[in-house]
Amino acid sequence: MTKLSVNVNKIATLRNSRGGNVPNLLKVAQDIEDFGAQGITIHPRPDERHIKYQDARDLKKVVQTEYNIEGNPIRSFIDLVLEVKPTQVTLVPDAVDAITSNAGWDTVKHKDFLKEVIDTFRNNGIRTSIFVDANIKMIEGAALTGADRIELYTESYAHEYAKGNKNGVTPFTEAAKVAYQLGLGLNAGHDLSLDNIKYFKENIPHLLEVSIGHALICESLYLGLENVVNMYLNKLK
Ligand SMILES: CC(=O)[C@@H](O)[C@H](O)COP(=O)(O)O
Ligand SMILES: NCC(=O)COP(=O)(O)O
Repeated sequence: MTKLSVNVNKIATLRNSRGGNVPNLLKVAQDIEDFGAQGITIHPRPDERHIKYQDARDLKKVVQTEYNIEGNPIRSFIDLVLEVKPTQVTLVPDAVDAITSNAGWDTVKHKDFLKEVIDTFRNNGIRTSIFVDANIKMIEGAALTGADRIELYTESYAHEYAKGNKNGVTPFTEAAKVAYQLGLGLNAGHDLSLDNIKYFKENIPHLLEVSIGHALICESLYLGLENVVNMYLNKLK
């Protein structure tokens, strides 16, 4: 079964735009779980442009399904995750000023650093995942860090699919097979949408979790949040 983890960054973006607490991030997250989602994902960035560090602490008290915190493992992020102890932490090599995540880790170049960070989180009972491109060498490198899972960075798949090129899924199918052979659990995310998720799911073996935020929230503006969550769940069956 592939779990749907809804990234609620953009709920926080909307809330922050007026400085108050509308929409109420905690209530939206609880409602998303009530609608059937099997996880909540956040990505607290150093500038706190959307999710604030306090949101990460507050969500821990209300999330009943799987709680996934994504981010670049700078000291403050590591300390936050160790304090909150989510179900899963996903390490993402984002530059501080990146408009969004735009690359996977070079797990060969950063092997020692990643292994040290992974060990820290695993020793605290937190499942670990590394954000990587669908690149076999990077997946092999991720396995050497001791990570529990990888998250395939799916922007290139989404981009090609939008152009009508379904062959963009091929590297991801191959990557999924290698990850399974190496004993790595498989997650995926970034730019997945109602348009492209079903084809992705049909071509990716052993897919445990997809984390989806931007498209899902945008689609909900027209179709409603409960309806969209269930549309994704139906496409992931
Ligand atoms: C790692 C990943 O793909 C998501 O966390 C994405 O970065 C969402 O971040 P923004 O909502 O800031 O675009
Ligand atoms: N890890 C991907 C994620 O959490 C959401 O990415 P997106 O759907 O907002 O592009």
